[in-house]
Amino acid sequence: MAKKKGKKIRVAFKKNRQKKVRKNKLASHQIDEQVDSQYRDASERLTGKGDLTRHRTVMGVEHETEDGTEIVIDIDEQNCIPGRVIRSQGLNSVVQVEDGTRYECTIRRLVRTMSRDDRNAVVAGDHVLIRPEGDEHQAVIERVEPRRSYLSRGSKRREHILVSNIDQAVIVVSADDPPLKPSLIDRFLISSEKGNIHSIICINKIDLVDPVDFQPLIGVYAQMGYDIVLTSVTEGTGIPRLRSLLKGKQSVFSGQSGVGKSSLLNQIDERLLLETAEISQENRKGRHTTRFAVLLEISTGGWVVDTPGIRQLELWDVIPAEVEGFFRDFIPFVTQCRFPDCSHTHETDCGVKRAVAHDFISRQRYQSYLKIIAGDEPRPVYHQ
Ligand SMILES: Nc1nc2c(ncn2[C@@H]2O[C@H](COP(=O)(O)OP(=O)(O)OP(=O)(O)O)[C@@H](O)[C@H]2O)c(=O)[nH]1
Ligand SMILES: [Zn+2]
Repeated sequence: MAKKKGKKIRVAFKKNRQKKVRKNKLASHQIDEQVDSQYRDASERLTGKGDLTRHRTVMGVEHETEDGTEIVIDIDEQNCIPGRVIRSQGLNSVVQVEDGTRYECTIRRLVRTMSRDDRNAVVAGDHVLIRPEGDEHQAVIERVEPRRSYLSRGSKRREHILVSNIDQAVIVVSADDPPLKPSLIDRFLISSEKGNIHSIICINKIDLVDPVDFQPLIGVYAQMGYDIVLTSVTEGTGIPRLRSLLKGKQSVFSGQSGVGKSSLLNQIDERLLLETAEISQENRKGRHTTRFAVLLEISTGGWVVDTPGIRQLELWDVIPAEVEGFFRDFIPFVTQCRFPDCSHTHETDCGVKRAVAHDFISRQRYQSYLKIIAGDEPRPVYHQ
């Protein structure tokens, strides 16, 4: 593994780091402090302006990300193993390393302190370096590698990251029973466009219809660059293609209740369904009140993310004016609208409406757009 030594970086620490430690927490706190002290530079000092301006020097490498700069802390890599967070709840996470061993992990204090928000310090999907401790597969997460992508809910200020390093979203709809609603596909697509995640549209239960009827719809989405696969669990159609699209990737499955997600997962890998059932059982028992993401490994390679909370991707924080930006087929035409703030509804001289009239944008997509900005598109039903 290439080792790039970092430089000294001054970082501002959060106020809560200064919190008084209650007596009964002292022991763990002291251990944390001892661990951290190895990495602390002698120049650490209070600035004199109180808690909020406390700075500390750490050794690390700065990475530019969309949200600013992220610091990857230098650690003693020789005693660490790389792994993947397969689930994370509060301060406890389960990490799987390359040979398949799973470790129950706590998070090093410095990792928590450096995160913008404690809740998002470690999330399912994170690539981490862990340092085993004790003999019962216990370890400490020493470092979280920069996240390539993530799915979150909530607004910027109280964002809750559900899962990170997603490669693709598999949007499952059924050809019939329940009948296919194209605007629901479009709604799901907005979520993945927003998260910068590639989308695969899976039309299941194709055995119930004449596939020829779906050709125009397939054309619309394929032309926009989405992968589209027609499947039938009962007849086995399309399953090998779906399996190959998932191979080596980390995929999130989303779709309405009853479209056949569980049946598809079972076709892909029997183990997946068993694990999924276990998780929903735990949820039902109320053992886990919060919805959290779990990564399930596919035996042929790759991961599927399952959580009731992400099964039905909601349009968490998309405002109507943003919607056009997530309709990739509209983008070439919005610049041709006379009004820069054109909503492409009632305005005259609208580039989008012109494109619809000339069949450059499909009517079905335009209808979806209108439904979505009006807020009366079908809402995915939450699966509890
Ligand atoms: N005809 C037909 N039926 C299917 C197919 N796939 C699934 N089904 C049936 O559709 C129903 C719902 O399937 P599930 O796999 O439970 O659907 P789901 O999307 O996981 O639903 P939730 O768990 O509620 O989110 C079941 O009765 C399946 O047997 C298919 O390809 N063709
Ligand atoms: Zn317009």
